[in-house]
Amino acid sequence: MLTVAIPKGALLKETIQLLQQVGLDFSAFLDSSNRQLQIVDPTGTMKGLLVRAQDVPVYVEYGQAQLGIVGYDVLREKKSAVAQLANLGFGYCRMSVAVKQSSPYQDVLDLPAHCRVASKSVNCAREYFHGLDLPVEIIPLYGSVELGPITDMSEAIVDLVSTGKTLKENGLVEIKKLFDSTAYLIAHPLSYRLNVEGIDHWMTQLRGTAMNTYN
Ligand SMILES: Nc1ncnc2c1ncn2[C@@H]1O[C@H](COP(=O)(O)OP(=O)(O)OP(=O)(O)O)[C@@H](O)[C@H]1O
Ligand SMILES: O=P(O)(O)OC[C@H]1O[C@H](OP(=O)(O)OP(=O)(O)O)[C@H](O)[C@@H]1O
Repeated sequence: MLTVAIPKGALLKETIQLLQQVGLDFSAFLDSSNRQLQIVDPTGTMKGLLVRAQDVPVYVEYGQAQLGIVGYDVLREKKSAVAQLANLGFGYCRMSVAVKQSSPYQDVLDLPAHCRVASKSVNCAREYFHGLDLPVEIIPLYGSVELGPITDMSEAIVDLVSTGKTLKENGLVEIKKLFDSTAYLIAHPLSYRLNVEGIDHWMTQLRGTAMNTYN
């Protein structure tokens, strides 16, 4: 039986809806009183694992799940050895550099060398500033990244922006977009190449349904 890694958090609801549209019902994962992390859909077709978003590519790379749904930002950050089968189109956000509205930095090139940048996505942040040949100190955080500049711990942040509400309500402004992100369907490369248990069929179904729904 094929296994799909399903991300908790921001992408959960739309992931469950997409799977439901192709006949796979994992809606029990939406019930907060349910603590089961692994369920088989009622038709006995596929197993679902409920994992943290950053862990989706890990389960897929190690082959515990042959399929997974995850944000492109996570794929950029983790560089896991997984096959990117399709851009599913939902879960839009962007990875951006932001600073305090009141700061003198209107552009990333205004940031001083050796300044501090707080981020949950340390590899994306490091890569970007390295590309500019601007030496910065990356401060790794697990959340509430906007507090970096607010508390003067850092001059800037690299973080996901979706509606922009969090930046606005915390007096920060975006000065550079690094890349856009949406949810991707990923697969274990060898399983995909060998079309194990008809992975290709599910790829076609999921990609087609996502295209009709989100494009
Ligand atoms: N507004 C948003 N903010 C953050 N992530 C978003 C947003 N919209 C879509 N996403 C997608 O959802 C994923 C984050 O999901 P989640 O809500 O679980 O966040 P997280 O805080 O990074 O997770 P965790 O709680 O495991 O640390 C991102 O990788 C991104 O692809
Ligand atoms: O532009 P917006 O729509 O306001 O969304 C962006 C916010 O959402 C994410 O945080 P999340 O909710 O995952 O919480 P976190 O601070 O714990 O990472 C992200 O890190 C921003 O803080």
